[in-house]
Amino acid sequence: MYELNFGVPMAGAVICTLNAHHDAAMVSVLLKHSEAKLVFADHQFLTIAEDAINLLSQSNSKSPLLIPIPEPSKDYSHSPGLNYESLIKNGDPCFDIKWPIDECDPIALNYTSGTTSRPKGVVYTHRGAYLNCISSILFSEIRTLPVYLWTVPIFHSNGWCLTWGIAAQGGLNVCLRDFTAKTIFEKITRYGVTHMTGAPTVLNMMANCPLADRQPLAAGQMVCVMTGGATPQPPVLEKMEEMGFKVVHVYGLTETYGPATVCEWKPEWDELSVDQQAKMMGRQGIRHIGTEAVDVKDPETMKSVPADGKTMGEVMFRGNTVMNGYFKDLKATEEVFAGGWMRTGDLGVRHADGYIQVKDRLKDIIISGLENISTIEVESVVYSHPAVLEAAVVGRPDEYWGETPCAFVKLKDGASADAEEIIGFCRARLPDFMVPKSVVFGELPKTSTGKMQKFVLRERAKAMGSLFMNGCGKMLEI
Ligand SMILES: Nc1ncnc2c1ncn2[C@@H]1O[C@H](COP(=O)(O)OP(=O)(O)OP(=O)(O)O)[C@@H](O)[C@H]1O
Repeated sequence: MYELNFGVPMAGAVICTLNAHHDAAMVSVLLKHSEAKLVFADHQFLTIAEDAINLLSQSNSKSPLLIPIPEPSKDYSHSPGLNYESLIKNGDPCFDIKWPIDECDPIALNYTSGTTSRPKGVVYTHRGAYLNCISSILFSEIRTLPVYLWTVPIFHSNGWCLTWGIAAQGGLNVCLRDFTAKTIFEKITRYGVTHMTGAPTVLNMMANCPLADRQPLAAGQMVCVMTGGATPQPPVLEKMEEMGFKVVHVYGLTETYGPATVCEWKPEWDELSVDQQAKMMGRQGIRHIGTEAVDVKDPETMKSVPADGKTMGEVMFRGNTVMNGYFKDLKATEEVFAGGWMRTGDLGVRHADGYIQVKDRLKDIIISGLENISTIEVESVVYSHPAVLEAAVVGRPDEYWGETPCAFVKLKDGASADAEEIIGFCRARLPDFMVPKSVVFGELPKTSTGKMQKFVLRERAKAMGSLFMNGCGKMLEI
């Protein structure tokens, strides 16, 4: 997939990398929507690709040509039919690169993670990809000859545009098939990794990995970890720094070519307590050099909200590193660009120092009585309980309040805590209306890009029904 990020655009085509966790039905929908003509499928996903193409032909759609990517250890030189290696071997070494005619020609079609709705096809231009790639190299301080560990999938916004960035700096790519904290630590030591990217769930996995599976960084080894895709929890940031990693927090969307803001470290934060530093770093930050503008606006009036750290508005972007639009979806494109800015669907605030902070997704915010509750704020408190490994908070429909916060929690291995304890812990740290009124323990559903599937949890909370109240609206049972 890494090589194809170069080969496909150089052949004058558009690359569309699909999520390796999709099933055949979803792959066939996306093949049809993208109008792909050629499909390269890694040997691990060959069956899914074949099934998807079969589904396409059953629906009378034109089938793309399938080119398997063989297992590296196997000798495929005598096997019949075209495969990726034979295609490369028999290719024309004098082929002239087909450069884009216009820098705003498309280079890639990337589908969103599908966290809130069906994946949308986002069109990237050569110009936007170039700008975001250069910006990412700068803000994550990727100097020449980096050793880069891939934990962010390359199918996600072309690996946040770092597929091209690592090559630009002559880097070595370390890829993973076995995705465990143990393997991550092993690769970091074995290859002398200097940079990596990872969703907060990956950092969480590393921070909570058993000591026996963890390898300390070599003397003098500095690993810069770019994290984003969801809000990183302050305790996790703290732990990563404690283990010697330098964390760079970034925020963006598929629609912004991956990272669009970065939480740049300020020298005055050196004086703060570790806990306060992690809180500062948990904010989404300021635009990077490739982003023309980021703002938090009232979505109705399009006026910027005051920089008071309290007034919520919608985070919006504009500039060359914002997508061209959604492929074959003019209506959604017009909606997302209404008012001349790209609306993210994220609610945030502006702080006095110019940094923005995301408080929630519009679709996730809980409305309880007359109060808006940021699920991210409640989650950060639940996360700070020593027994909690992961937490997600959603609104549970309620006859009296409209909704009440309901926390879904996964505990650390060997740790114990009951609902009462979690609720008591939150009560000591949050205003009453924000305290979860119910707690459910178990595994938490996530997307393959590491985001909590809150729509699944909302369904579960809905199925639980309303809490019982007495006449004054007090909860009678938990
Ligand atoms: N650093 C971050 N902090 C908080 N949230 C983040 C951060 N980075 C990304 N996000 C969240 O991820 C979203 C972008 O995700 P992505 O483009 O992968 O698709 P998706 O929005 O999850 O999927 P879909 O649009 O299909 O529902 C942002 O709008 C934001 O809600």
